[in-house]
Amino acid sequence: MCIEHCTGQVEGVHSFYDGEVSRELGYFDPAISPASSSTSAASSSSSTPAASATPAKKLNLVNKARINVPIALHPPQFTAVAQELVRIAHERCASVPCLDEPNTCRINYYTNSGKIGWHYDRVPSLSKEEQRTVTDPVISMSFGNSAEFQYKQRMDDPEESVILESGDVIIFGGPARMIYHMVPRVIKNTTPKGLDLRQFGPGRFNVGYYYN
Ligand SMILES: O=C(O)CCC(=O)C(=O)O
Ligand SMILES: [Fe+2]
Repeated sequence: MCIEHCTGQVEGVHSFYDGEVSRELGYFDPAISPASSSTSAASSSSSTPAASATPAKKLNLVNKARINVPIALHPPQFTAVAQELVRIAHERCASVPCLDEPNTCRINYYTNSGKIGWHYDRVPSLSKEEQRTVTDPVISMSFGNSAEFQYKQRMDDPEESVILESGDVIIFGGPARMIYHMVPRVIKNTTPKGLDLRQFGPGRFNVGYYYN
């Protein structure tokens, strides 16, 4: 089942992974390329012998991948953790609404040269005016190499910057829900020892949960 072959829903992002989600495990599986999928469009390169022996990762901007994972295919333990994190965020900052489990998950994979430009996380079903009224939090988890995350409330504000390390979670809700943010760089060789992401190649995963 191919989840996404399209251009960005988020301003400044036009990089998508032509990948699939495994129904069994519910995770992002770069080992399954469209060329090996029975549901993908016929590919003129499918006769290449190497393609079937070693399915290639396909990152359409070379250095970044993105997939929206139907929440039903997503490990429930993760969504439960996201809900618990929202509860903690609400305790510390009452303007972040305390909600049930999020209903949308997006995974980004960045190679070491991957990045994402300034944008805010729109709710696809809402108009431009309505976006500004949203307060439901975004829960954003980082795994693998560290990355710089920059953010600001308004486009003409000076940016703030934080280094997100593997295992860090950033939650923005309430009045911060529509902050502008970007990831200008991944910091290579910073994946913690013992976290084996070699099957994906060196880089960083970002798992984002939304109430959309
Ligand atoms: O990778 C990150 O930390 C942020 C990703 C992001 O902003 C997005 O997917 O909209
Ligand atoms: Fe974002």
